[in-house]
Amino acid sequence: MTVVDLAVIGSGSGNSIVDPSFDDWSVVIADEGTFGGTCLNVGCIPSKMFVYAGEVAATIAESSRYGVDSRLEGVRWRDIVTRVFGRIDPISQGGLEYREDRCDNVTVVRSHVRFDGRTDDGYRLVADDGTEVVARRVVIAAGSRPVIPPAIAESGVRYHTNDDIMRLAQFPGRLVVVGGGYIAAEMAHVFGSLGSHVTMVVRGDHLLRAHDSDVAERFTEIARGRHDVRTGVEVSRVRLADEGEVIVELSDGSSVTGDAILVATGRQPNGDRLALDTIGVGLDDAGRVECDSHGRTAAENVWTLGDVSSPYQLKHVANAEARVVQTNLHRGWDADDLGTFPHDVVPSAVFTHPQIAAVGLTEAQAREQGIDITVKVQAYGDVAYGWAMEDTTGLCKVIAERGTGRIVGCHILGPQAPTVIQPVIQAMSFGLDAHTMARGQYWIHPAMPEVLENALLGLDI
Ligand SMILES: Cc1cc2nc3c(=O)[nH]c(=O)nc-3n(C[C@H](O)[C@H](O)[C@H](O)COP(=O)(O)OP(=O)(O)OC[C@H]3O[C@@H](n4cnc5c(N)ncnc54)[C@H](O)[C@@H]3O)c2cc1C
Ligand SMILES: NC(=O)c1ccc[n+]([C@@H]2O[C@H](COP(=O)([O-])OP(=O)(O)OC[C@H]3O[C@@H](n4cnc5c(N)ncnc54)[C@H](O)[C@@H]3O)[C@@H](O)[C@H]2O)c1
Repeated sequence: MTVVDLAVIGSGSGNSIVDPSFDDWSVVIADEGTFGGTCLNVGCIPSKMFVYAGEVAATIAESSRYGVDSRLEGVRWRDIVTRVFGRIDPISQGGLEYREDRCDNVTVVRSHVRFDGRTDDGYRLVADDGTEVVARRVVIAAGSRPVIPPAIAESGVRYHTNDDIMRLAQFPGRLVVVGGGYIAAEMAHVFGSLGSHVTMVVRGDHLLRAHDSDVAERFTEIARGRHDVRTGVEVSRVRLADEGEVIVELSDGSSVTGDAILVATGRQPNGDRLALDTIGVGLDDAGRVECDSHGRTAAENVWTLGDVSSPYQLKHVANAEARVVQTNLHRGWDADDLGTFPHDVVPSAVFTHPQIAAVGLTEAQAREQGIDITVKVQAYGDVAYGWAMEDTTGLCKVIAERGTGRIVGCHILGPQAPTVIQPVIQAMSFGLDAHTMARGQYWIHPAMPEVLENALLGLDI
């Protein structure tokens, strides 16, 4: 049996660990799917390329209010798909060829692997293609997969997820989106802007329920103006009609007819498919691989990172965790100076229309924690750039601790939100209080971040 120094399960953020500092380690990288993982192939990158196309279409649709008349003459779906994957697929292929052809110390296993106990030399890994290897150290970076509600999974009717919705052969005239989170919000924008009639089927009262309630409520209101948004309902049955259309029956007795269904109801970590019980590693209640803040599992020299174990299913978090595990692999399992996952200030953005960005606590969370807070919601339309755009929906909400001015959260909905929020991420990361942040620097006039400056100045510290 081949013994290697390191096996990495998953070629997403896990692949980035193996840099030249590992040149004298023998390494196996296993991936059963497309090389490069979710973000590159079926996640962040292609979805944002589609979002960009959607933004272009939305800009045309909204142009006449600025005195610029334009008409969307057509959407060449096949060309959009070809543009996106014509650029992405070679990157995945190039990454695989680099590992296979130019990294002498790396072997790629293109198959599903799982643990099979341990030997004196390390952990036995067996792959579906027959490969068996013993690894002295293992990094579990196996990611997550879409959750499919049973009523849809068991219907026998074809449905789509992020894995294939961006490669549809035919553009759906009517798309039914099940779920109200990140993927649902982004893909409803894409398909809606490009011309689909989108129906969103949402279990809760609002879209983006995990967000601050001001943002979730405002976004739901905006989405209702663009799509058919059905809240407080679940899918009870899906069936195929004669013409190839799908009929989605809902818990309130109503139904929706579509040409395609996108299921976006969360993602489940892949740890349940690794036979972790054979090495004594457990999963928590959410199905995540259990680990400590350094990425160590219960099995010595088995580390983990990213969607498979992290409380955050975000690429920048998976990458940050990969950097920590990379450092820790070199320092050693019992080192006193192990790196720690940076989970204190984790921002995120939803690339929908309008864009949304968040960092820190929601107002409800801050109140639950008993923090004495001051809150300011600043309208985009009340600062110069937002006013120039005649923006009527954008908001920037800052939450700070009264007395100290410590910023505990920020929630933005509006144009450029993921960019506008970045100074708050910096302030929270480096401990800058709200007043110093607002008055200790210039804010370019009349740029969009003035909305943030005004929100900070409006706090009653
Ligand atoms: C549609 C979509 C859009 C997104 N957009 C954003 C965004 O804009 N910004 C952001 O921050 N995040 C975004 N995310 C989340 C982001 O993609 C993930 O958080 C990130 O890719 C997780 O990286 P990872 O390395 O943990 O897992 P992955 O990249 O999923 O890598 C895991 C790999 O492991 C392989 N694998 C799993 N089990 C096994 C096994 N047993 N044997 C062999 N191989 C195995 C899989 O095939 C996969 O390639 C998005 C996700 C989706 C689905
Ligand atoms: N821009 C980004 O950073 C970005 C974009 C896409 C995805 N992601 C990541 O990927 C993860 C997965 O995305 P997602 O949109 O699938 O999940 P999500 O957790 O954002 O949203 C899931 C939605 O599905 C609903 N839901 C769950 N079970 C349901 C059921 N049985 N029936 C009906 N609705 C149900 C939830 O209430 C929620 O609205 C996100 O949480 C996020 O971390 C990030």
